[in-house]
Order: sequence, then structure tokens, then C-alpha cells
Amino acid sequence: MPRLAISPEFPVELSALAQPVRRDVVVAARRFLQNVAGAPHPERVRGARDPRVATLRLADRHRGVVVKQRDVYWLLTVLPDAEAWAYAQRHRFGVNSALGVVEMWDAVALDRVRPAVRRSAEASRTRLFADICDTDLAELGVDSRFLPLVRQITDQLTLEALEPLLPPTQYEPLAALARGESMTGAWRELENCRPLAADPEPINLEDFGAALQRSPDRAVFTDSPRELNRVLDAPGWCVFLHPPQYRMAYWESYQQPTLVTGGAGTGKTLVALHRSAYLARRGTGQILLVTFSQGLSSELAARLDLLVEDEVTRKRIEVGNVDRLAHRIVSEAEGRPPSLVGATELTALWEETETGHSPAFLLREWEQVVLAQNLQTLDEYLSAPRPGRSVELTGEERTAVWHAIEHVTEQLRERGKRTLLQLASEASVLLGQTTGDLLEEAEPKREPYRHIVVDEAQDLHPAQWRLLRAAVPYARDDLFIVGDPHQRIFDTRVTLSAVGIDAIQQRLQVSYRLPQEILSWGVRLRGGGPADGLVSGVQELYGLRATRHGPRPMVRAYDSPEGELTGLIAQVGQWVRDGVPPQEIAVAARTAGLVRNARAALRELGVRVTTLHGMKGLEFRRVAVIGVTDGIVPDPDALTPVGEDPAARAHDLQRERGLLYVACTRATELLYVSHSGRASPFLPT
Ligand SMILES: Nc1ncnc2c1ncn2[C@@H]1O[C@H](COP(=O)(O)OP(=O)(O)OP(=O)(O)O)[C@@H](O)[C@H]1O
Repeated sequence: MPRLAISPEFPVELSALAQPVRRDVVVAARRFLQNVAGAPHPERVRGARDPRVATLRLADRHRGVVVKQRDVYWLLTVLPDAEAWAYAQRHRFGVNSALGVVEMWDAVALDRVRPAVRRSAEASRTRLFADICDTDLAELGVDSRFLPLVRQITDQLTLEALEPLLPPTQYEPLAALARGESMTGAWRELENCRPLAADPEPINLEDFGAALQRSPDRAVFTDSPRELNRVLDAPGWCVFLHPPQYRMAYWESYQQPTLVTGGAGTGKTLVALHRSAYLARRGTGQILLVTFSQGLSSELAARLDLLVEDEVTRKRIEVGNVDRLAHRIVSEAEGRPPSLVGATELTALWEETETGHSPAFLLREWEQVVLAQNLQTLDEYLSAPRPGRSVELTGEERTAVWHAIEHVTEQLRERGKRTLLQLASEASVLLGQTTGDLLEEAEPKREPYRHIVVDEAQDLHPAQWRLLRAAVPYARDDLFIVGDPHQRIFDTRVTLSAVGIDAIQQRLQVSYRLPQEILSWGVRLRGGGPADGLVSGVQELYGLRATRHGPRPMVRAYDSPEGELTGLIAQVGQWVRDGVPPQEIAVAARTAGLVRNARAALRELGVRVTTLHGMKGLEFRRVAVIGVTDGIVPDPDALTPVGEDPAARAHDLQRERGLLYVACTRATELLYVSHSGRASPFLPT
């Protein structure tokens, strides 16, 4: 029986074929896999650069291209006959000697540029890699077939021009050396191309099948027609992860909590989904996949349904948000659902106190100092640090604030009401009680989950972190966390270590969602210095890059809000006429009023219209962000007055900036931004 491995390009090419051809291709591939009568057989390709290449006739005038070694077939693509033969003739294949993964390159295209590289070498005595000996290059896996070309490269620009023609496993270490990095730096880049942990077995360059097994980003083996169907039908992200994503999601076991950070669209959510699926398949216990809001958790659940087909496995993963978890734990303990206090009622309670501080100031002090550190007594509060609060409070003032907090919490208790953060705090105490008393027992395992996977971690409050920490035992693979401090849209700047989560950190650097043009515009917009939180120290956006190019964001200035709305209607109408499905278009604005107006104006078109907050975690082909006007973004009502607390105001401004950045980085294809009157100060000039 043949062993059939599918490359990520195959399902993409397949989906581009007409339906009857597609059906025939699938039937033929299934026959080939099962080795039954009528199965296509490999046909050699005359003039092929690589003798292992063959084609399979999969449908009328359509062929699959395979690389064949013994019983292993790597099915690369399916194309009309002539294109398939040309493809088969052009490409060569190899095994990277450092990583043992497969490599593929267009040998004809590479040959075409060789004369130009040679000419520039003849005109210059400089050689980019003059200081690196052949042994070092070989150690980095540079293929001896590329060596003559590499030796002729005179400068960085020439190397960059070769990037699309070289396998990434060849290019990345060379690019690192060209940037002046050491061998260690070059190795680090190479390691990033490794999807699996290093294999202790020596690499056999002749064993292509073993190399394919080490390359799950390039080839998935299908043992049955069912698996074949799945690889061909499921969305690409369900089957193929990029090497760093794969390595993080499928690492056998993490000794301690793990934090994956990365910019917008780098695949953090996908990694969280795959990690959950991996843990569920392992069957070591119940998993909670948790995210910020109810809306996002529904999105996650829908994607998880696509990723995990098996019902028993899927049932091991509960998808939820932290508020709901807190609510449930408190409900179960008290025997009835807790009542929540509304914002207006809470503000009225703060107003009853007489500290000379505004309700907003007191609320922040309560949430960011008292609840964040779980302070229980006045003495604890008097000696506690107040990070992020720049207004000094004397001992007397602190005492007054503490009494104000006591007044409000007492009033809430009398009314039988709580805030969501209070619920989280109480839920973590409740969990602590059930587990703490039992620690000495043989089987204390009373935490509700064995593993917790957290998405959008940047916005969780310390009280919520304490709840999550208490909901899972201290054990291997307890917490797997993904987030991006630059996308924080709420007021929490907690580092994980401050809440007792000692996490190892990994980072994703390539955005697969955004074209370079939207990404670099977004990075300039986000600007304003590095972001803090989640990890100790600060996190820079430096190094984040994209793999695609596209149109630059359109920024449109209008004279009036009415003109801006008319412009929006025209733009979105054009997108719909271009054939973009309405569910792949989103319009976002900072205020509820702008959202209402846009929604009314676009009702007929059926596109999504939401607030900037509502864009978190989502993705659309085309996005319009309107009302990016001075006086609207940042929202003056969301800013602490300058005189009240300058540090809080600076944080508010960063949060508002982050909010706009989040909305603008949802577009995979096109971004349209508009304002009427003076532009928001956040817009890059
Ligand atoms: N391995 C992959 N295969 C296919 N598509 C991918 C892959 N990785 C990323 N993408 C694309 O990038 C998008 C972003 O992925 P994801 O939502 O996981 O990123 P994220 O880092 O969580 O983004 P954000 O923080 O901006 O919400 C995906 O929806 C998909 O379009």
C-alpha cells in the first residue's frame, strides 16, 4: 500500500478546480491511497530536475505532482496537464542536513538568476559570507548545491532578492549571518523553522519519508480515506501550522506554565486551539479553553468544532470566559445565582462617600490596587504598593479611601450585589477552600480542570488570574497562555509572575493575517512606546513581520459627519459590488452613536457594524473604521482628567490607542479609515 502525504498547497489548488473535476480528483486520490483497481499510477516526467518526481493522472486533463521514494508519495499539487508537467520539471527536493526537514525549490527560476549573481560577483571583490567557512555553513544546513551561489553573493540586497527562490531553511540562517549575527543567532533562526523537537536519531539525507515525518507543516500523512477527506475538506489552519506555531502547540509536555506572545494575526488563537485539541486527544483530564468575553468564546467554540471531529475528545474541552466561570462557582457554592451591580448604581454608591476623590478614581483604586492585590485589611492597604497610580496618598487619605471602599462593599453586601471582579475573587477563595484543606490527602484533585488554555490573556485582571490559577492543579501542562500586550483594551497591566504564575515565554513573529502595508501602518499607529504587562519588562513590536503584500490603508478626510457617512456607504457598497460577501466586511466606530448611525445606513447591505471593542479577536477581509476624529478617538469620557492622575491618563491614552490598533488589525485584505474634521492624534501622518 502506498503511504500518501499531502502538502498544504494540494487542498488549495483542489478547491480552485471546477466541481466535477474536483470530485474526480478526490475519487482518484482515494483509489490511489487504497491501491484498488483503476487507481492512477505514477508516470515519470521527462526532463525533470529531480528523478523522484512523477505525476498521477487524477482527472480528465488534470494531474497531481508527486515526489516518490519507495512506498512514500508526497502529493504536492493538482494542475491542468501542461502546468503539472512544467511544475514537475522545475522543482527539486532535498532534506535539510541540520534539521532533517524537507526542502523544495524552483530550480529553473534559480538557474535564471545565477548569471546576474555571477556578474555582480565579477564586478566586486566583496563577498557577503567571506568570513564564514564552508564547515560553518554546512553545520547550518546550507546545501552544497547552493554553496557556489552563496559564495558569489556580494551584498545583503542580492541575498534578499534570492529569498523567494530559496527554501526558508536555507535563507533564514544566511539572512541572520548577513545581518551580522553570530553562528548562535543563525542557529536560532534555523531552529524557528523546526516544527518538531529535535530528533535524537541521526539524519539520513536519503530518507525522504523520514524527512516528511519531521515536516508536519509541509506534509500530512493520510492512512485512511476518512483522513484524506478531512485533509482535503477542513480549512487549512486545521491541518497545517507554521513551524513555530506547530512546535508550541504540539510540544509534548511543558514542565511549567507557558506564555506565547505575538503581534496581531500571528496565530496565537490557532495555537491555543491546537494546544487544547492536543491535550484533549492525550486524554489526561478536563480542559478549560478560556477567553475574555462570551462573544469570543462562542467564536472559539465554533472553530474548535471544526478542529476536533471526534465527539469524545471534543467533550473534554469546555470553552468559556472567566466571568462565567466565576459566576458558576459562586452559584454552586451559594445555591443560587449571584446578582450583579450595574455601573450607575455603583457610581451612586461611590458618590455617597466623602473622600474628595471622584467615583472613577475610587473605582480604579479599588480594582487596581485593592482587588488586584487581594488586600483584606486597612493595614495591608496602608503598606501596599500602588503601581500605575501616580497621585500619592498620605496615610490619612488612604484611610479615608479604605473607609469609602468599605462603605461601598458593605452597601453591596446589604443589597446582595457584587461586581464581576468581586465574583472572581470570591470564586478563587472558594476553590482554595475546597483544595487547601485537602492537600494532605492522597487524592486532593478537586480543581475543576486538569489543563487551562487562555486566549486574549492581556486583558485579564489579577483577580481573574488568581481564579484560573486556583482552578487547575500545579502540575505539568497546567496553564498554556496566549496574548499580546499591545492589544490590551482594558485596564490591567499585571505580570504573570505577580499573580504567582511563573511562565516560560515564547514568541510568534510573523503575522499571517495582515499584509505588510496594514501591519507597518498599524505598528506606526500603535507606536507610543512599548507595552507592559503579562511579561516582566516591556515588549517591543520590533521584529513583527508579514508574509504578504497588499494595498496601503486608505485614510479619507471628510468635512462633516454626514459626508463621512455618505463616503462609508459608497465604499462599503463598492466592496459588496466587488463580490466580497457581506459577512467578510466589518465597520467599526468608537461610540455607540456612530455605530447606530452606520448600522442604520448600511442595514440593507448586511455587513457587521460594531464598536472598536467588538472587533477584538475577529477577522474580516475588508474593514472600515470610521469616526477616527480628534475628540472621538481617544474618547474624552474614557480619559482620566489630567489634574486627577497623570499616570492614569497616560495609561488611558495607551489603552485607547491599543483599541484603535486592535480594530485596524482585523483586516486581511483592505483597511479603510475615515474622519470628519481634524484627524485623531493617533493616526500616523
Ligand atoms: N497556520 C496557519 N494556516 C492558515 N492560516 C493561518 C495560519 N496561521 C495564521 N493564519 C492566518 O492568520 C489569522 C490569524 O490567526 P489568529 O487569529 O490565531 O491570530 P492571533 O495572533 O490570535 O491574532 P490577534 O491577536 O490579532 O487576534 C488566521 O485567521 C489565518 O487567517
